[in-house]
Amino acid sequence: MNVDLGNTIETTPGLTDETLDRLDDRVAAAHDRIVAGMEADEFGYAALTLPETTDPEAIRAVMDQFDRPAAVLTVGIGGSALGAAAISNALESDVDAHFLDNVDPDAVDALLADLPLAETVVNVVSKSGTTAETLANFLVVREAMAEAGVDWTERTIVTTGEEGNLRSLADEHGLPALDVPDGVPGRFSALSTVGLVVPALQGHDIEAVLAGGRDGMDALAGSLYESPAYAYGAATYALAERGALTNAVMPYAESLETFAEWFAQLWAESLGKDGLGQTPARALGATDQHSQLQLYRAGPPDKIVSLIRPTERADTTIPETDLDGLAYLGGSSLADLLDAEFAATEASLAAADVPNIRVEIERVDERSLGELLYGMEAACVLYGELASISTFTQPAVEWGKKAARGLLGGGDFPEADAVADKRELRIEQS
Ligand SMILES: O=P(O)(O)OC[C@H]1O[C@](O)(CO)[C@@H](O)[C@@H]1O
Repeated sequence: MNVDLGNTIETTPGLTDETLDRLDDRVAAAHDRIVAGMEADEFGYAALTLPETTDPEAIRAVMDQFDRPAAVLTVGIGGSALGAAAISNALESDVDAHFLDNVDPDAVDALLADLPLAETVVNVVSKSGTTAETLANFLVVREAMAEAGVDWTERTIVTTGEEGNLRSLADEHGLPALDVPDGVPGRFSALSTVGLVVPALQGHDIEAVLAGGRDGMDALAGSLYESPAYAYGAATYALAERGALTNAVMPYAESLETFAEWFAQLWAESLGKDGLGQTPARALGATDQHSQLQLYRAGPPDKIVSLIRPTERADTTIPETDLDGLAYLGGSSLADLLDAEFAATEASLAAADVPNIRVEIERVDERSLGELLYGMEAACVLYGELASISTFTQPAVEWGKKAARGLLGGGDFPEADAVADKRELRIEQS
């Protein structure tokens, strides 16, 4: 992972080489703190040692209990789905991967109706084992399998914490089960059992993903000028301090679209605390040049744009044409066009004084994905250190969970009463 900060200094008043140098002193101190947390296996920091602590053999031992499936259905939400989806959706496989990470009945029914349940492995993932959406979806999937005459206990893997509903279910039915690593918040668990079961079942090289993570670990250093991950974390923090409270993440590769979703949870749930944080906005290059760019260039000056691309990619030639005004495209290639769009967008943002950071990986493969995921996790941890944010918790999500549970009779929660107190101001279509 390479990071170019050139268009942050030039575009942001008050962010000079000198301020970056001063910030680098704080990066050195933050790095020491991070390394200490990693060495002590501290909650949260333990995520940054996963490339070394995750045992791919343990994952393979569970995979080997299944014939190569036609499809993998992951039932999990947030960090229990997005890491696996970011890796799986970036790579090709003849084993389909589906993610049930919402409880929309239309979508759930449509997916289950299409899935070859007898050739599907169900991968149920929940660190807490208590997440309503995941457990509800699993009960629905289990019933659908039973109705299809499929023995769900023969086709289900569980990945969960030491205790909880899923752990008891796995023990009761003797299901193959993997542990969610201790001390690792869900959104930081892509390089663990949580993120690697699906890629392993799809035949991907999970050892290479972990090797990419180790490349990221080796690249951590006490200076942002030596560590691309810290350069990204320090620059996004410094820009947030100067008003860039939205981070539009714009990969120029369709295969990285789900990576942007994964990044959104990491950045939002880790840094959104105490009135601080930077709002991740998911975009896709070149597509969103034709939808969002107007705002990025000419809207409120409160954004940074993260432009992400692989430097090597497959290619398709654009046929020669004599159509008026199109000759310049003929004989060129889609990759050339996409790279021209990337460079042009980068320059157009700089010309409008919109800070933007270039993030490059070699190609979209297992190793580069491992490095990119690790790099962004380390960047997030560093940002949290610089901003004195408690990066590894997410207390604000509990209110809504209690309210929903109370509304469904799952307990007595004052939050549920507050739902009933909603002030009505309805404007109805006459
Ligand atoms: O893995 P679990 O415990 O089901 O949680 C799923 C997701 O829900 C959250 O707790 C937020 O509600 C995330 O932090 C987590 O990734």
